[in-house]
Amino acid sequence: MGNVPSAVKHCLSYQQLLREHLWIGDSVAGALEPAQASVPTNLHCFEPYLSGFTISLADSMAYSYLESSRLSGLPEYVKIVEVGPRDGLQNEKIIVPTDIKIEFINQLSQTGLSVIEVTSFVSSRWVPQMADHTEVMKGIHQYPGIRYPVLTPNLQGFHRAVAAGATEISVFGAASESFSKKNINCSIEESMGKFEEVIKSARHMNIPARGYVSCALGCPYEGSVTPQKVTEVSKRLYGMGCYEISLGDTIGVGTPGSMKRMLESVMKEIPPGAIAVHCHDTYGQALANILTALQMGINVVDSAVSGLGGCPYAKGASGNVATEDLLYMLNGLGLNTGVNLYKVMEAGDFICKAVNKTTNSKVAQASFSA
Ligand SMILES: CC(C)(COP(=O)([O-])OP(=O)([O-])OC[C@H]1O[C@@H](n2cnc3c(N)ncnc32)[C@H](O)[C@@H]1OP(=O)([O-])[O-])[C@@H](O)C(=O)NCCC(=O)NCCSC(=O)C[C@@](C)(O)CC(=O)[O-]
Repeated sequence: MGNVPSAVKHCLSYQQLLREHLWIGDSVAGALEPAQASVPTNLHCFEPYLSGFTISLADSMAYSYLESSRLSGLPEYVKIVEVGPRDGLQNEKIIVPTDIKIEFINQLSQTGLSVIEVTSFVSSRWVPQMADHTEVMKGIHQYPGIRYPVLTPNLQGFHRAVAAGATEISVFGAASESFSKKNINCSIEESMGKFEEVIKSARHMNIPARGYVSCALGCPYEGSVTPQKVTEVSKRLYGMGCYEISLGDTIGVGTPGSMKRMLESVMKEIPPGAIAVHCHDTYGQALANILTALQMGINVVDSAVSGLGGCPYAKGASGNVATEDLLYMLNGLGLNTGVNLYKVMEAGDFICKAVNKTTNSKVAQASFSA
């Protein structure tokens, strides 16, 4: 390799990594049309390894190795709930133009993701970034097999969402009284009444409802939040009929220790198959927290492309765990997601350029600078 230019050497050194972490996996390769399987323009150095998406003997051996080296207790399949278009863009300083949001969501629909949270039917006075919810909902191409949930805090939001064509909704509560008041202008008890109305109406229309519980590992106004309080709110939402409860580390203060304690408590009341984790990465703990949750039997993880995101009513909240970084870890663990990391990086590159910011994804940073 003595005469090989250093850039080429650098690319070649990725060969092993590609097999272990970046390779998209046969399930996605098989599902993608050839036109969809193009390589992002900025990722030319990976091109030789991607051509044709055929799996060589070496690749199969790499898979066998991954199978045998898989950590114990992990699920085989992890469902990723992409929240970038909603959680990601609700906290941007600039209001992203509607056509950019639509293009972003359409690009995400080409990645193999099965759930993409697209917008919120909340008050535009409270969150102006989501004021175009109806146009976004009506403007996106809804692909068969992909679900496009939206946030609805009350009946008014629910009716508007349904009128715009939403077929899945999420209510969003909190385990902290102060956060509930700041975020949705009512107490936890009052919020439960509103959510019950929404979920009842949704059930009548055969619309699945998901429930968020914010501040599951800490509150920006009250500090620590007990696992018992998280469990109590989660149990109520689950009892109302939410098919899945997403436990939000809203300000990213959790650690694997607090995640474990909180999940142990919630899992006494709710089966692991109905629990998701939603980790922000303020203190750099998100992937460790997610791995802890996976080892405890959770197999649904929320994330946002490029690590976009944060709640406008949670002071100090930083972005969500980046979908690219999550995928890199899951691929390295040999877990199936059905999602094409390259395509996700491409969508991340698109939205970062559109909002004029640098990606928060370490994987995208490393890959694009390679
Ligand atoms: C919940 C409300 C609406 C209550 O807001 P409110 O002011 O208490 O509502 P109200 O019922 O008193 O009505 C006041 C006005 O708001 C209107 N209104 C009432 N409801 C709606 C609606 N659905 N859509 C549009 N407009 C609405 C209503 O029509 C009325 O308009 P006016 O008569 O004055 O012209 C408000 O507090 C709000 O919009 N909050 C949104 C907060 C939000 O979106 N936060 C970010 C999402 S949560 C999050 O990011 C955390 C999460 C999920 O990612 C997980 C995690 O990380 O932890």
